[in-house]
Amino acid sequence: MKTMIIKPCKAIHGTAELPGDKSISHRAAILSSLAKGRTEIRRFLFSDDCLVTLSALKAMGVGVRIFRREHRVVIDSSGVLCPPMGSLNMNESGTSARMLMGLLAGQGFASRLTGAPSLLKRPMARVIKPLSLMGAGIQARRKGGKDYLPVSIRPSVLHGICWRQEVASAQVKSALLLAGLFAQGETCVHEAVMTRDHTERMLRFFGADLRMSGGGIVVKGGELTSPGFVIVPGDISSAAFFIVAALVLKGSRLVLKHVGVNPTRTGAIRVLQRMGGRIRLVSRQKGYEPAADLDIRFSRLCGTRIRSAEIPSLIDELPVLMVAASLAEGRTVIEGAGELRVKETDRIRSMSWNLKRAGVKIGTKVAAGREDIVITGSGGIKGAHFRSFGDHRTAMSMYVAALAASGVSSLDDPACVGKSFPEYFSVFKHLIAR
Ligand SMILES: O=C(O)C1=C[C@@H](OP(=O)(O)O)[C@@H](O)[C@H](O)C1
Ligand SMILES: C=C(OP(=O)(O)O)C(=O)O
Repeated sequence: MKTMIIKPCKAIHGTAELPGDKSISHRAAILSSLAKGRTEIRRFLFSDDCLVTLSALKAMGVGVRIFRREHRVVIDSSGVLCPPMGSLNMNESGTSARMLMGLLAGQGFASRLTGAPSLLKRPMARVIKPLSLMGAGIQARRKGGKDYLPVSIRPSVLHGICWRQEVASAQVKSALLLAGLFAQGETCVHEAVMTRDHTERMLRFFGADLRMSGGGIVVKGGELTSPGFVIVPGDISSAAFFIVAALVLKGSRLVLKHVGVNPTRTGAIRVLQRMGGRIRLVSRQKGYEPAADLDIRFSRLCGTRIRSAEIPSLIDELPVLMVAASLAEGRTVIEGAGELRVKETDRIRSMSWNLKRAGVKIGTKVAAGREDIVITGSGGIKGAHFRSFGDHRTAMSMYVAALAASGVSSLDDPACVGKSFPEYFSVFKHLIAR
C-alpha cells in the first residue's frame, strides 16, 4: 500500500467489536494442536502473525480449517506432532518463534526455525538459555556473541528445571511451560514482575497439571484435553488505539464490546485513568479469560509516571501511550522502557523520530542500566509525514496522532498493520463517519 494521507478528525463515535486477541489466538492454536480430537476456536485473529502459527502447526500434520468470514478455526489433531518438511518460517512473529521453540525443543524430531529480516535481529538467547538447561539441543546463528534465528533444534530428552526469569517476558515463560509439557519431572518458572498469564490460563483450560507453588508457576508433563471450543476475547492492545483516540478527540464517545481485561494486560487502562481518562469497564464477562465492554469519553489528560513494574502489563501499548502523553498537559516519564528497543523495530527510535516531527519534546535518559522516556506534553501536536518503520504499532499509533494533529499528515507503509490488525483503518473509518 502506498503512502496514506490522513486528515485531522474532530471526534469518533459509536460501538465497535474488535478482532480477537493476538496472544490468546496463538496459544489457542498451539494448545488445540496438542490436544487429541477437535477444537473450534471462535473469534480467532486472522492477522499475519497468527497465520504464521497456524501454518507452522499445519506443517507438523495438524488439521487446520479456516473459516475467515466467521472468524473461526477448526483444529483436528491426533495430539502428536509430525516432523515438518523444511524450515518453519516465523516471518515477523516473535511470539510464534519463541513459543514454538519451546514446543519443538521437546519433540522427537529435528526442526529449524527461521524468519523475516526484522525477526532475525531479535534476541533469542533469553529463551535458548533456559531451554538448553532443560536439555534442549538448540543451535542458533551467533553474531557478536549473541543468539539469533535461524535455529536448528535436535530431538532431545528434556528434564524440568526451576527458572528465575532474567527478562520479564511472557514469550519466554510460555516457551518454558510448553517445553515442560514434554519434560521429565516438574518445570517451574519464577517471575520478578508478572507478565501476561494467557498460557497458564489456557493450559488449565486444556486440563494441564499446572499450579502455583512457592511463588512460581509449576507445570508437569502430560496430555491435554480439548475443551471443545475456545472463544478468544477482543484484543486490549488493539483496543488501546481506539481508547486513546476517543480520549483525545474532543466530544468523542465510544463503546468497545467484549474486550479482554485480564489484569496482566490492562496496565494501559490504569495509566490512562490515572492521566484523567474517562474509561469505564461495563458488562463484565467471566470465563477462562475475563472480558468487558469499555465505555470511553473524551477527557483532558495530564502527564504521569509509568513505573518499571507496570511495563509488562502495557508493553505493546507504549507507542500509543507516548501519543497520549504528547497530547496531555505536563510531563510523562516512562521508566524502564528498554524492551521497546527489541520489538519489530526499535520502538523508542521510531516513536521519537515521528513525535519529534509532530513538534513533541521527547527524550531518553539512561541510568543504572535502565532507560526512561521523558515526554513533555503541550496539549497539541502538528501534522507531518510519519514513518511506520515497518512496525504495526508505530503505524497505528501515528495514525491516532495524525487524527489529533493540527494539519494534514501522511503515513508510509500503512499495510504493516496486518501483522496484528488487518481491519484497523476500516474500523476507524466507520467510527469517524458516524
Ligand atoms: O506472549 C505474548 O503473546 C507476547 C508477549 C510480549 O512480548 P515479550 O514476551 O517479549 O515481552 C508482547 O510484546 C508480544 O506482542 C506478545
Ligand atoms: C512485539 C509484538 O509481537 P511479537 O513479539 O510477537 O513479534 C507486537 O505485537 O507488538
